[in-house]
Amino acid sequence: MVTNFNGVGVGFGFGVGCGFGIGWGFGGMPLNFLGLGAGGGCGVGLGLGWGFGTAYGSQYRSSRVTFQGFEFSSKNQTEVARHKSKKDCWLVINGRVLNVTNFLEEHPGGEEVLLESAGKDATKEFQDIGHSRAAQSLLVKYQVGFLEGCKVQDPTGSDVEPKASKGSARKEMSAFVVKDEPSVKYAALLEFFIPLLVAGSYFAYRYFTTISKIDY
Ligand code: HEM
Repeated sequence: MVTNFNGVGVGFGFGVGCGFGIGWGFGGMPLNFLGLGAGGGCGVGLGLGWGFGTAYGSQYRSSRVTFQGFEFSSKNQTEVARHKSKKDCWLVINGRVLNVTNFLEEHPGGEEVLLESAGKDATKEFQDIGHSRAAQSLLVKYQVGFLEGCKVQDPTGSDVEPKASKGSARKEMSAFVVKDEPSVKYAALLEFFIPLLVAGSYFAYRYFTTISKIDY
């Protein structure tokens, strides 16, 4: 998937004296790498220029999403996500697609918590509560399918072949479920700080080279 972006950018390139520079830069919010950056800025003698300006560019991003280590293509990802209302509420727990519409009112934890995760992956929320073994066994009762290419776990936590499930629960489904990967957040943080670091380093370099040129 190619996405276009534009936004504040830091551009580096060749310019003549003090003037306009054009070159590869960082830009866009969230910041993307290697956009074409254009901006007015200071040249340093030799014509090497930098500047803050607007960066425009296109970036290829993988359109695949990851769920528990499994990747799904962007096609038909919304099968589970379509069922997110009180009258039709599905969610995913440990790779199982559950239709909990009839369980909403019975849920001891209230229907609100289920509705908040409707159409999404609720594995983390389910585990955080520390549900009893009985609650985990109930998952099978509400299972209407499993996620494409995903192994599901039995209530003891061991992997089982989903195809061994009975009836409609054998249906393989796609879902738009993006796992909260800490590495993704880390990368986004890096994307944000790298341009700042580069700009900071340049200022520091300029500062120290100017100081060293002052004749005491
Ligand atoms: C988004 C997912 C879920 C959340 C956030 C959630 C939250 C909760 C909360 C807050 C309680 C009350 C705990 C207490 O009384 O101390 C609870 C209890 C319970 N939930 Fe859920 N729940 C979720 C999904 C499910 C599902 C899918 C099932 C079964 C199909 C289920 C079955 C139960 C049962 C049986 C209890 C009674 C306590 C127990 O046996 O652990 N829950 N849940």
